[in-house]
Amino acid sequence: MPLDELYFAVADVVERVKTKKKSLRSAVYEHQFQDKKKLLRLSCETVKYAQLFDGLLENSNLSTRLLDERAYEGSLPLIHVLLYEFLIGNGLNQATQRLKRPIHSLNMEIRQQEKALSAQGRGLEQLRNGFEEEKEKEIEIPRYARINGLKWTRDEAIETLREEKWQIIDGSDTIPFSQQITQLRDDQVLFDPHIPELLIFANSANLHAYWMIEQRYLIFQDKASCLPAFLISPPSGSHCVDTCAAPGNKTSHLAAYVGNEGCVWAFDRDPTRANTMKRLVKQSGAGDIVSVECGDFLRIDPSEERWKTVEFAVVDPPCSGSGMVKRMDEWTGSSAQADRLGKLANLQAMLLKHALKLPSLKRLAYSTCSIHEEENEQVVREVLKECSTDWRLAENLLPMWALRGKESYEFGKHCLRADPKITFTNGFFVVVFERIEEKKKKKKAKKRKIDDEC
Ligand SMILES: C[S@@+](CC[C@H](N)C(=O)[O-])C[C@H]1O[C@@H](n2cnc3c(N)ncnc32)[C@H](O)[C@@H]1O
Repeated sequence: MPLDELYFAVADVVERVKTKKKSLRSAVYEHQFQDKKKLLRLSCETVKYAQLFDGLLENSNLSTRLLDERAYEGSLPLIHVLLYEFLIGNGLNQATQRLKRPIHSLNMEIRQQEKALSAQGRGLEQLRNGFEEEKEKEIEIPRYARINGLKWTRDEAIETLREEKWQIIDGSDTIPFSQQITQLRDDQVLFDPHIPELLIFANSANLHAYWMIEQRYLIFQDKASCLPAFLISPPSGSHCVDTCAAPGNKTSHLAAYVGNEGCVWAFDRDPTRANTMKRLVKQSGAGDIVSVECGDFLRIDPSEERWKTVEFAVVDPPCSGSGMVKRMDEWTGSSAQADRLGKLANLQAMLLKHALKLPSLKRLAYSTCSIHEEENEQVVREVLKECSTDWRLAENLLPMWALRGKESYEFGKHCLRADPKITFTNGFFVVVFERIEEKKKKKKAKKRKIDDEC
């Protein structure tokens, strides 16, 4: 079976990534090509080595002949994927004649140009060495798994882990956390020093088919992503809203806090993602606590009777995802585009302001998995400017947390940031808004009046 269809699909994906329309993963998952694993792998590899192929095409004879080749339809991404297969991948033997012949006929020229690039330090070997060095410098984020409080208690989890011969390590104050996680053996489990329901396993531990994970007694969830629900810790029986909830990691965490007497309304406007969330939430034992609302949160009327009991909220809106480790951004440079960040920031601020209109709301966590100030401190500043009579940022969030918001903002110390090198998690940002009580509001107004009179 020729692989032409795969090569054309990769070319589509690379084209969409290059024109900044999509992240590589979304482009792959939205593509009709069935074998996503193959498509993802080859697309990643093609994008990764793009600078080599651009270097080859600096040779005008090569670029003219390849771009003029009818079978290639002038498509640079298609030429890139074919060059990848020819020089680095499995060869072009599984392509049809029309795709492989032009490249094979230029074999000598391609090899010569690659040699010329090598002489300039831009050849294949140098590129490979560069990737190896980067890999060595990469921080390995440990495997975090949250004890699902809806299925069992922390004590039951500990007891069962012990019975199953896991060695439980109780985190020491004398050994740095970084050392503890890197020394973790495959049969050991460490308790997270900040979030009591969070366990840490060695990356090399083979857990995917483990019953605790399969049956969602433990839920894989990065530590940073556990912060929003943990920081607002809604009490048992309370009512919450998760404005942008799918696939529902933070929703099921909220559900574990509020328990069977409570309720979480989980919004998502994407029907496919909302359905996935429904399934996962049910598997987590939160089916009766969570009400999945497929729709745009911005369209709800916060003053409607239905929302009068909501006291806690999480706003985890769409973001650039620039904090996520192992994205392709370092090769595609696609995340930090100013106009994209601007549009995201607008949506983020709108969602946040809308949620703050819920009349009985007490605490709200705003979070992104972005490292960009535009989506984080700038959004918070804009919202505080408009809502500061009723809302302020919670202070002293996790005093021991190593990384705070940008110091150039007066509220920077009230924000938590996460960074793989410092917090051993994905990059993340979170703040908690808390409602200013009436008494404090009056006091604040009085002080303002006195200041004005002075
Ligand atoms: C960052 S993801 C949420 C991840 C989720 N909180 C979790 O932890 O599993 C953002 C989600 O917001 C949804 N979304 C975007 N705009 C929305 C809106 N106006 N109303 C509701 N959901 C929205 C997207 O479909 C996407 O699933």
